[in-house]
Amino acid sequence: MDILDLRKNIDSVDDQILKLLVQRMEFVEEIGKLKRGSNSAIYHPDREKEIIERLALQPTGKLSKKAIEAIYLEIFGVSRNLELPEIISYLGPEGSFTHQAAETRFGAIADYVSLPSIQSVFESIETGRAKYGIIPIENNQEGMVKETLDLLFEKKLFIISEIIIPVNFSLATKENHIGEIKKIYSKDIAFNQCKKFLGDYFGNKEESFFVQVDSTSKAAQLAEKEEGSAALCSHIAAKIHNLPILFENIQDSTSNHTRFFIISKQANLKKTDRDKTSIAVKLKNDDKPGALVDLLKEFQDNNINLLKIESRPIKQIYDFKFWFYMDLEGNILDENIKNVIEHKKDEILFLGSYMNLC
Ligand SMILES: C=C(O[C@@H]1C=C(C(=O)O)C=C[C@H]1O)C(=O)O
Repeated sequence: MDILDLRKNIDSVDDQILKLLVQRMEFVEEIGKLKRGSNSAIYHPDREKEIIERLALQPTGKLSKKAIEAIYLEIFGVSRNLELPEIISYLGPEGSFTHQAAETRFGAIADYVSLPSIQSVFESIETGRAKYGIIPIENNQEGMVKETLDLLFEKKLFIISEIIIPVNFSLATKENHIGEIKKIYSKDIAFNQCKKFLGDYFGNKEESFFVQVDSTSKAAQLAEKEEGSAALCSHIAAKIHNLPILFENIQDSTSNHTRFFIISKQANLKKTDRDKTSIAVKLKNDDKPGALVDLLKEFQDNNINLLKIESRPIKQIYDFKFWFYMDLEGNILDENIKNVIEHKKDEILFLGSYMNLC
């Protein structure tokens, strides 16, 4: 078969795919009507995961699970947009890793709004200006993001899902050869995380060769405009600013991952077989010995596995009181977790149950 015949075959398959997609969207539209009628959430991450898992079990030929996921992610994005176009806010700027995390879940078609601070993302959800907000919660090298923890305690919003993405940097430039690069723009943290690559390829350069800017996205924007320059940035920043990637994954550590939360006004009340529940705990008798032990004992008695515990000061009062952020294994719909949260409702604030992706 020559290339023209092969393309004819592709055209015929595409016609069938499109017909099936139209059919799929008709069902989606019906679901959208039912959801709007009952005022329930459009986005069901658990259902989307279930679809991917189910499809990946079928004979998929050359398609890896990752490839299926990438294709379906866009289909889900289009579906949700059809059910009800919803605004997604994220910690910007455009091209940030939070933006990249948002796109890995909501696809390219969603209506995004980039906001300048974690607090403004929380506020956009509180006021209803956005339906879902994406904020970073933890990096496996740097630890937890304190501002996110404090706002989870302060604002009464829910975590409906987590997203974990590797922090990968690219060297992006319009130049075809490394020798043509006269300047690299990036942010301090990115320069620090790519020391080995920069040492190997640009070790002999003057300090002025490396130019610090406020964000890696800004770096990509500048490098796109200026001949002979490059940016160390995320691949989404390179994509947004139409900057070709010369080298990918140039960071020193391949184990650098960031965890993000999707927050919303409505809690996710669905169960899967590997869930996590986040809570905020403010102990009542914290002036007496054993207050925390009492709570942990209650977890033990109910066979609840504690996955994470982090303490934070309560900023509204002056006496150095603190609260705990905790991740528990299981779902609020599980009897044991429900019982403890119910029993300790004066001390525990439920933050959300969602699928454990760690
Ligand atoms: C169609 C639905 O709504 C959304 C879109 C989905 C899809 O395209 O399959 C799946 C889950 C939801 O996020 C649904 O809830 O089933």
